[in-house]
Amino acid sequence: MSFADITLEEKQRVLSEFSAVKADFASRHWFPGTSGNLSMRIGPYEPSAFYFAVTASGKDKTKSTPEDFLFVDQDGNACETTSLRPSAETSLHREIYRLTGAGAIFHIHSVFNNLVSELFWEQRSVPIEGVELIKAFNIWDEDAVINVPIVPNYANVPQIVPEIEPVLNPRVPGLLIRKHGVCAWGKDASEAKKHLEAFEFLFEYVFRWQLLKQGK
Ligand SMILES: CSCCC(=O)C(=O)COP(=O)(O)O
Ligand SMILES: [Zn+2]
Repeated sequence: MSFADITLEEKQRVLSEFSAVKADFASRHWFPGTSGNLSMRIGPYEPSAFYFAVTASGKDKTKSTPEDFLFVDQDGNACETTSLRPSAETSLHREIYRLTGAGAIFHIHSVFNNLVSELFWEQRSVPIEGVELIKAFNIWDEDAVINVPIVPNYANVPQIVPEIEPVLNPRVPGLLIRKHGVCAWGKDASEAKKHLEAFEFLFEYVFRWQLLKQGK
């Protein structure tokens, strides 16, 4: 399917859902200092041809304007004529779509996601053990343990891309970038949002539990 085959109604539906998610995250203070980027796929997924709406680069994501998003293709090229630049981290979104076929990917920076990415950097993943909210990832085992992968952060974002595939865990819909932030995804925007909320809860839990264990 080409981008031109996607109906105007569908594009408007995606943009309206996208704006609502962005406003919701802004109300939680999840975009400090213009950080963070969001994307939502539109139309069917084919590895060689897929499309997604992505936040424009460098904008204040707490503001709602007609220039917040643009549509790009699987190579990160704009699907329509626009002066907007896609997020500087679009290559991460492209790679995660390619590897998972997800429907939406949300990336935010928070103090707790940065802290745990550094605390567990040497082991390259954050272990989360037996916490009820692991069920948000549709993992129902008694005392489930998951490991959230951590990839290195590079100023040259495309250099991060090859780090993703080797560490991706099909049970865990997210990854951390060291001292940078988290990417969480799902089959659609509401599932990706649920996963992001769960990761943020669990990262705070893990960090606080480490301090408690050390008597701090
Ligand atoms: C201002 S934070 C540095 C860039 C970044 O990590 C980020 O999430 C926002 O980049 P974008 O190009 O998507 O605005
Ligand atoms: Zn970022």
